[in-house]
Amino acid sequence: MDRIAVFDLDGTLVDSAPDLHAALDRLMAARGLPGFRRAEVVGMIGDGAKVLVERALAARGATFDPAALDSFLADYGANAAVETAPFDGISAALDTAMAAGWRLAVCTNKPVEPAITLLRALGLAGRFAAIGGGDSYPVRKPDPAHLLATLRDAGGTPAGAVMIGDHHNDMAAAAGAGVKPIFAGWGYGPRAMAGGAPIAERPRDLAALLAAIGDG
Ligand SMILES: O=C(O)COP(=O)(O)O
Ligand SMILES: [Mg+2]
Repeated sequence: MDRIAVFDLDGTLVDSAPDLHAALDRLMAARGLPGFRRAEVVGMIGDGAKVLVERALAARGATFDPAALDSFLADYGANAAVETAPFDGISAALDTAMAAGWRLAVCTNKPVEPAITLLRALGLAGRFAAIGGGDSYPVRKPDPAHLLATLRDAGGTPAGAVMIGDHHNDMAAAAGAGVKPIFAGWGYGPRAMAGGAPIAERPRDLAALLAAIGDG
């Protein structure tokens, strides 16, 4: 069977919190509002840029306006790969999966433009058959249609697919799409978000979990 491994981006492939945090703090500073601790920002990541900005403004008692999102995206888009790097072992884990016959794709709630910019800057973009961003389709994770559309664009099917992610949204999208889940234990989500999914503690654990699923 055609096998395809779909990866979440923020908190799964890349440790992007430092650059999201920096751009968010610059937005807050421009509005005379205090910035955040890293853990606060990590807790706000997972539902895309608009919800991140909404949560940040709400945390300071400010109301959301579209100009805030525009200026955040302009700043972040230009500074997405300053401190952001793949998690240790990710590049090797992707190579191992490809060598074992897995095609790769990305399904992220991050808007597709900064997602592609970031993956290109890190030299990872070429490995993915499709990159489905948070604004690529009418819906985004946890809606399974986001994952299904990404799979279709990558030329895959749910039966041959695995979704690897660090957030409840990833696990919920996988469950709804009939795709087997793997929880990224190194990411931003608390382990309770795994639900019943197998947990990969480190990227190098993916090879064995993918092999077990691929044989099953
Ligand atoms: O940008 C976000 O909030 C989440 O992005 P992710 O879906 O790649 O984790
Ligand atoms: Mg994530």
